[in-house]
Amino acid sequence: MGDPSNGSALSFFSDKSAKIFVAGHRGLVGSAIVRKLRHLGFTNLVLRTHLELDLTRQNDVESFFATEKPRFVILAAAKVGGIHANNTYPADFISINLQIQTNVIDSSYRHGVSKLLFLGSSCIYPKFAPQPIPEDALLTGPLEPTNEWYAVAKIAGIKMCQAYRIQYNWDAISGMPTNLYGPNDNFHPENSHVLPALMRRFHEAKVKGAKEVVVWGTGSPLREFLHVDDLADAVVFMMESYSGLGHMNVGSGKEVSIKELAELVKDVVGFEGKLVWDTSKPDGTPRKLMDSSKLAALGWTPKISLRDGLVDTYKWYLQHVEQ
Ligand SMILES: NC(=O)C1=CN([C@@H]2O[C@H](COP(=O)(O)OP(=O)(O)OC[C@H]3O[C@@H](n4cnc5c(N)ncnc54)[C@H](OP(=O)(O)O)[C@@H]3O)[C@@H](O)[C@H]2O)C=CC1
Ligand SMILES: C[C@H]1O[C@H](OP(=O)(O)OP(=O)(O)OC[C@H]2O[C@@H](n3cnc4c(=O)[nH]c(N)nc43)[C@H](O)[C@@H]2O)[C@@H](O)[C@@H](O)C1=O
Repeated sequence: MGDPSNGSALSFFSDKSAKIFVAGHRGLVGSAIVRKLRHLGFTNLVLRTHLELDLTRQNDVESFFATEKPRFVILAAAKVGGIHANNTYPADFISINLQIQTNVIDSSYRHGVSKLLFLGSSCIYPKFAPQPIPEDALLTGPLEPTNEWYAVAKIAGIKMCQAYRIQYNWDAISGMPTNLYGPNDNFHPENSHVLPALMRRFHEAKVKGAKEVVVWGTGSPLREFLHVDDLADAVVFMMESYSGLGHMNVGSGKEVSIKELAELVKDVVGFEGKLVWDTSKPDGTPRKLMDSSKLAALGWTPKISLRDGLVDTYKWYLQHVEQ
C-alpha cells in the first residue's frame, strides 16, 4: 500500500476531454461546477437528472458506472435543506444521504474512477466547536440537534473516502463548504436555507406592499456565506491540487449575524418595511465560522463579496424564479 496522503498524481487539468460525472448537476452546487468546468474547456461531462438515475438505487448506480466508466467524479447530489427541513425530515436526511454517497463512492472505486470529490458541510462540526473551526475539531463534541442526522451522514462520507484511501490507496477527497448561495438555489418558503428564503420573502413583500416581514429565530446566530461560484472554483482547485487524507474546509472567512444578513437582503431587494422576529423558530447552531487556512495555504482564496453575490443572486431570481 502506498502513502495514503499522496493519492493520485494524475493532473485534472491536463486532459479536458476526460469524462467527468458531476452528480447533482441541476442543483445549486452541481450547476455551478458544470458552469465552471465548461468555462475551463472541459468537453466530456456525463450528467443525469434524479429521474434518469436515482442514486439511492444501488443496482442502477452500478450499471451506470459499468457503462459510462467516468475518469473523475464530483459528488454534489444529496438531500439538502435548511434548518426546518433538516429538523422535520431526519429519516430522509440520514438515509437518502447515506445511500447516495455509499453507492456513488463504492461504485466509483470499483469501476476505476481516478479521483472522486465528496462534498460535506460545515454542520459536521460540534455545536460548540472552537471558532474559527479547524478541520481537526471533527468528532470532538456533540452535534447541533437540528441537523445531526444530516451531519452524521456527511461524517460517514468523509470517513468512507478516508477508508478507501487507506485500504486501497484510492484518491477520494472531501470538501466541507460553509453555507452557500447563488443561482439555482432552492427558494422554497419553508424548506430552503435562510438566504434564499429571505430573498423570496422580502421580494414578495415588496411586490405586495406589505408592511413587515417575519424572520425566524432571534437574529443573533452567526453564519459564514460563500457564493457558489467561489465554491465551484475551490472544487476544481482541489481536483487539481489536493490529494490528501484529511477533509478540507471551504469558506469565505467572513461571518454575519442573521440580523445583519436580513438587513442586507432587505436592502438589496429594496423592501422598505420592518422585520419581525419569530422566536418560536429554532436558531440552530450559535456560530460556525470555519478555519479555511489549509486551503488558503495551497493557494485558493474566495473572490465574491456577500453584497456583490446577493446583487447577482437577486438578478438571477428576478429572471428565473419570479413569475
Ligand atoms: N446549499 C448549501 O448551503 C450547502 C450545500 N452543501 C453540499 O453541497 C452539495 C449540493 O448541495 P446543493 O447544490 O445545495 O443541493 P440542491 O438541493 O440544490 O441539489 C441537489 C442535487 O442532488 C440531486 N439529487 C438529490 N437526490 C438525488 C437522488 N436520489 N438521485 C439523483 N440525484 C439526486 C438533485 O437532482 P434533481 O435536481 O434532478 O432532483 C439535485 O440536482 C450537497 O452535498 C450539500 O451537502 C454543503 C454546504 C452548504
Ligand atoms: C448549510 C447548513 O444549513 C442548515 O443549517 P443552518 O445554517 O442553521 O441553516 P439555515 O440557513 O436554514 O438557517 C440559518 C439561520 O437563519 C435563521 N433564519 C431566519 N429566517 C429564516 C428562514 O426564513 N429560513 C431559514 N431556513 N432560516 C431562517 C435560522 O433560524 C437559523 O438561525 C443545516 O440544517 C444544514 O443543512 C447545513 O449544512
